[in-house]
Formats: sequence, structure tokens, C-alpha cells
Amino acid sequence: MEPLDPRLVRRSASVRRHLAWSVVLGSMTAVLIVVTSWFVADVVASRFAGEPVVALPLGIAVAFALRATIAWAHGVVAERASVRVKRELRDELVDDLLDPRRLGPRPESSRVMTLLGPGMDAFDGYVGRFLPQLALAVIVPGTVIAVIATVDLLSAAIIVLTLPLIGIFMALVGLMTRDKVQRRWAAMERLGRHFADVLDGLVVLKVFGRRQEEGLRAVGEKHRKESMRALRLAFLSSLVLELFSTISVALVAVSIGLRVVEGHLGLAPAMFVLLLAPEAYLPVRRVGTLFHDSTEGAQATVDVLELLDHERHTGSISPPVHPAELAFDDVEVRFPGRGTPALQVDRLRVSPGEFVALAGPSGGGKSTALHVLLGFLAPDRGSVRVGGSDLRDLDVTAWREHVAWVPQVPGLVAGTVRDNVTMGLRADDDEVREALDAAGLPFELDRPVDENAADVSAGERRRLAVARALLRVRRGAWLLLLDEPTAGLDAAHEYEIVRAIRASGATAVVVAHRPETIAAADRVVAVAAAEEAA
Ligand SMILES: Nc1ncnc2c1ncn2[C@@H]1O[C@H](COP(=O)(O)OP(=O)(O)OP(=O)(O)O)[C@@H](O)[C@H]1O
Repeated sequence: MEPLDPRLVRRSASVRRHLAWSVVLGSMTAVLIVVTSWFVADVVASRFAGEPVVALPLGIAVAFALRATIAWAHGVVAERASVRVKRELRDELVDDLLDPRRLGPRPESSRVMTLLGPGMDAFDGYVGRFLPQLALAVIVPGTVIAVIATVDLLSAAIIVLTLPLIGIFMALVGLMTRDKVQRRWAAMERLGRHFADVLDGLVVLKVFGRRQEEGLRAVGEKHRKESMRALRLAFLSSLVLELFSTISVALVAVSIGLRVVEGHLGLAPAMFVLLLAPEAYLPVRRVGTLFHDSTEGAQATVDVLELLDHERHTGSISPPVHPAELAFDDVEVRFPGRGTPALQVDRLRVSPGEFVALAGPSGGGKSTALHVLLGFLAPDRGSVRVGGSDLRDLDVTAWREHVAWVPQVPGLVAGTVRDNVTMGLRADDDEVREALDAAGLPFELDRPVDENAADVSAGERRRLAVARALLRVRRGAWLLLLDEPTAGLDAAHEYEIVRAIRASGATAVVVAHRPETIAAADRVVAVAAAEEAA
């Protein structure tokens, strides 16, 4: 894992600004380190030799105060940057998930939850502490070594030779911890996923007693173990880093001491070098200590960038306002990691106003075909055209205005029946009533509806969604996409719905298993992956 992902720097102006500030403040820190060391060395050497002191105590105090102020300012700038970067990435992620132009399968919600929660918190350590220290670790040793070289070449050489050892050691630690960090991150994601699943299946859990409780405990325990392992490594590696730099400073000190005793080096320059030498190692050592703080943030960065890295619709052609022909040619959709295509359609034409039933085995790709028409997925091969224009080239948001969709499990919003039919469309009560009647649902408009559908049956939920779709058709949508709208309905209700679909005049593509619906269609198209579609 890289200490700083270049993609993050390219993407985020806040990170770039933060780095620029870190360079400025780091350079000022480097200069002040040299000045304070020189002041202190001068005071000690002059006192020792009984000469007048050049550096006034006031000057030393001011220099130290300035150094402390800059360190504080650096901290403040870094914390602010961390908050800003977190907010930016969070917003970007949420906007991206809600973006109608987003293409491809949705990420698991537990992954998103882990990223938006603990993942973003890891940025405090990464952007807030690690990155500023990284800037110091580059600037300060460089400056210090250059200054020491002007006073005593041998000491500068010792530092130049020993400093890379710390870097090599850190790289080794990085290699060793990479797997551990990924394992810890995976454990955290698993914990999040498990927890989300448990919440989802709370009712089922009650039936199964305490079994999941043990499961949760086991996943939590795994997370704890991975965390302890990461911590152990963090403590051990910082111990070794300390040891390395202490020995290196001792080397400088011994060589200086010997030369002072032999009279080859004056006391003032010796003191100056001796005070400066540890300053060359300190920021590098701190980076090593903070490295563990940063790995989770770096991992979260990779994860966020991966989530944001996908295709999106860029087409801008206005879709046809009136029913137009739909054409599938040589279409294939594949999901990553699956050997066989999820959908394969060699040729399919749907005329305006036609009622086409999609039939075929479970898993054959019928829902996937609807998702392609909705613009949720783009075919990996072939083309889907609407009135002659490739679906990719259409303005997808405008296209969806012309589509009414009833998914396999329609979503509900907390509110009334009216809210659930209109879904934000302006419609008077008569129109809502009419749509409900057409869907065969005699509900009061003001009847409350629970978003979890606790107070409606599965069939009522579907009919509510059909009413919603029919209202959309009245409002200009000309393509009805229905995913098993009559599943679980009795024959009378099914007949009513099929009749309403026909009466709407829209082009209808309906996924159907039931013979009654299939019989009522103008045409039946068999959809089966790896088989030729009619
Ligand atoms: N997000 C996804 N990631 C990976 N594979 C997927 C995804 N969605 C669907 N699939 C796979 O694609 C294939 C087609 O799925 P699809 O839901 O289109 O089938 P279907 O014909 O509608 O099935 P059913 O009649 O059971 O609803 C299946 O093998 C399914 O496992």
C-alpha cells in the first residue's frame, strides 16, 4: 500500500491544499529547528568558554514559542483538512450512489456503511496526523543534514548512511502489515455485514433463538483478535525504530565527542551538530509510529476510490417522447466473477404499444433485461436501441421519465396510500383513485402505509406499485416494465391487472411466470442465458 494514493491527491483539492500547507509549515519548522539549536549551542558553548553570549534568552524563548505555535497551527490545519476530506469523500460517495447516471451493480450496503462510518473515521489518523508528519519527515531531515554538512561533513555522512536504514525497516514493516491490515479491514466489514443482516432478519432471529448472538460474538472476537495483532505489531515496530535512531544518534555523538577531546572540533559547532542530529531522525521515527494509524485510512481510501471507479451514463440525446421501437441486438450482460453471462439476447424487437411477456427459467436474466432497459446496467456486448438511438447515448434521467417500473419487491415509503401512488407526482384524488381501481386495489387514499410493508400483504404491495406505474403512464411514461406483477394474486385480480396494462396503451415488457399473464400477452419471449432468445 502506498503512503499516499496519487489518485486521492488528483481527486481532492483539499488534500492538495493540505499538502501545500504542510510543505510551507514544515519548511518553517525546519528553519526554526536550526535556529533554536544554534541559539542553544551558542549559549552553552559561550558559557563554557566564559565568553559573552550572542543569543539572548529572549531570542531563544521567541524561537521556541514560534516553533510551538507552528506545530500547533500545523495540527489545526491538518485536523481541518481531515474534516474537509472526510466530508468531501462522504458527499461524493453518497451523491455517487444516488446518481441516476451511475452504471453497474450497487455495492453492498454493509460495505458502504463500514466505509462511511469507521472508514471515514480512519481519515483522522491518516490525513490529520500521518500526512503532515510525512511532509515533516521529508523536509526536516533534508534541511538538517544540509546544515550539518556545512559544519561537520563526517556527522552528515553518518546520518545520511543510517537514516535510510529506518526507511528500509519501515518498508519491511509495511510489507509485513499489509496482509494484517487487509485482514482487520475485512473483519470489520464482516462485522458490519453481519450486524446489518441481523437487523434485517430480526423477526426470523426471534424464531431461531440465540444462534445469531453467538455468531455476532464470534465475528466480534475475530475483529478483536485482528486489532490486537495489529496493535502488537505497531508497538514492536516503534520500539525497534526507537532503537535504530538512538544508536544512530549515539554514533554521531561518539564521533563528535572524540574529535572535541582531540581538539579537531570546536565546542560550539559540536554542540550545534549534537542538538541537530536527533532532529533529523525524529520526524522519520514519528512517521513510523503513525504508519499504523495511517494504514486503515489508506485502505479506506483505496476502497472509496474503488467504489467511485465505475462507468456512468454520459449520453445527452433526448429520448423519444412517444412510443418507439425497442431493439436488442446481440446483447450480453456479464457480472464480474461470473463465468456465464447473466443475460443473452441475440435479437429482439418490441413494437410501440406491444405487450411482450418475458418467460424463462429462474435466473435466466429476465430481471437483468429490465435493468438494462432502465439504464441501471449497460450491456457488455451488443446494443439496445430505443427508436433507433443507442440507450447509452440517451440522457438517462430524461429516458426514465418515460419508463414506469414495478420491481419484483416494490419499495414503499412511509406515508399514505396517496403518497405511495403519486410518489411526488402532482395528481388529484380522482386520478389516484382511478389508478388504484385499475390495479384492483380498493384502498382509502388516506390509509397509512408502513415503509416495511408491515400493514399490507405482498399482493397489495404489488398492486400499489402497479397503480403507481399506471399513474406514471398517464403522466407521459410510455414504457411499462413489470417484474412479475401478478405473482401471488388470484385469477380475478390478475385479469384486472393485465387488462389495465393493455388499456394503458403503453408498450409493456412484463416478466411473467403465470400462464394466464403469458396467455394474455401479444408475444412471449423466452429469456435464458446461453440460449437463443426468440
Ligand atoms: N448484482 C448481481 N451480481 C452478480 N450476479 C447477478 C447479479 N444480479 C443478477 N445476477 C445473476 O444474473 C443471472 C440473471 O438474474 P436475473 O435476476 O435477471 O434472473 P431472472 O430471470 O429475473 O430470475 P427470476 O425468475 O428468479 O427472478 C442470475 O444467474 C443471477 O444470479
